[in-house]
Amino acid sequence: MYKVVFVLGPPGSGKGTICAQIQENLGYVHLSAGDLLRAEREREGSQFGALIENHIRNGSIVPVEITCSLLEIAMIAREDANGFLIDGFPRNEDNLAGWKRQMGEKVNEQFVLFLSCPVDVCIDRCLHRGQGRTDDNVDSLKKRVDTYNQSTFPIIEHFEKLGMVREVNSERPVNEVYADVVKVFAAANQQ
Ligand SMILES: Nc1ncnc2c1ncn2[C@@H]1O[C@H](COP(=O)(O)OP(=O)(O)OP(=O)(O)O)[C@@H](O)[C@H]1O
Ligand SMILES: O=c1ccn([C@@H]2O[C@H](COP(=O)(O)O)[C@@H](O)[C@H]2O)c(=O)[nH]1
Ligand SMILES: [Mg+2]
Repeated sequence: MYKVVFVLGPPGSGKGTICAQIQENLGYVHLSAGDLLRAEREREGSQFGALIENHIRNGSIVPVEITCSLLEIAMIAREDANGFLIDGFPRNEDNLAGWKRQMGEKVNEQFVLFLSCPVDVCIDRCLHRGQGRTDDNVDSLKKRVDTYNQSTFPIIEHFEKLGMVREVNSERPVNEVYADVVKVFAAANQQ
């Protein structure tokens, strides 16, 4: 069984930043669904490149069969991992249902790390991220935030009802956020 922590929060809430630090210090392998989709978009011969780019620019959500397969392939490649941080997935009901179908019997879902941060702060961070992402512009960001509010936040609420959500306020400096995140992992791994 793969041990999995889902990491969710609005665009720019710091998911990638915090996951990189957990990977470095706690031995979990960081798998960003967005990064995997961007890599697939760039892969020569991919039949999904245009479809993925269209969804990314529009802040809409790629069909789960594509994303989930990329995640599973990445997990199989790192079967030695202590656990996986699945960053930015599941984002909607289609994602959740597809994940359960494909991975339900193969994973142990430890908890959901929810990085909460006001949307205006998140947008400002994305606009200054400087990574040249095709969706870090005002138009795409409006759509990404709408998708987050309409489709992803209800998934966090779903996990909340199951008692699985650990919320950390990520509006604060990275070192403060990370210190609280480490406490969450320590508590979860003591159980
Ligand atoms: N706590 C923080 N305080 C200030 N800036 C931060 C903080 N966390 C992350 N950042 C910066 O904000 C930007 C977005 O961070 P990051 O890429 O980690 O967010 P994300 O949640 O993965 O975003 P996305 O959902 O768009 O992939 C980056 O430039 C990062 O350096
Ligand atoms: O599970 C996923 C994850 C991402 N997407 C698409 O990618 C972009 C960027 O995602 P980030 O997490 O911000 O890197 C997102 O807006 C979606 O269009 C997806 O479809 N499914
Ligand atoms: Mg990210």
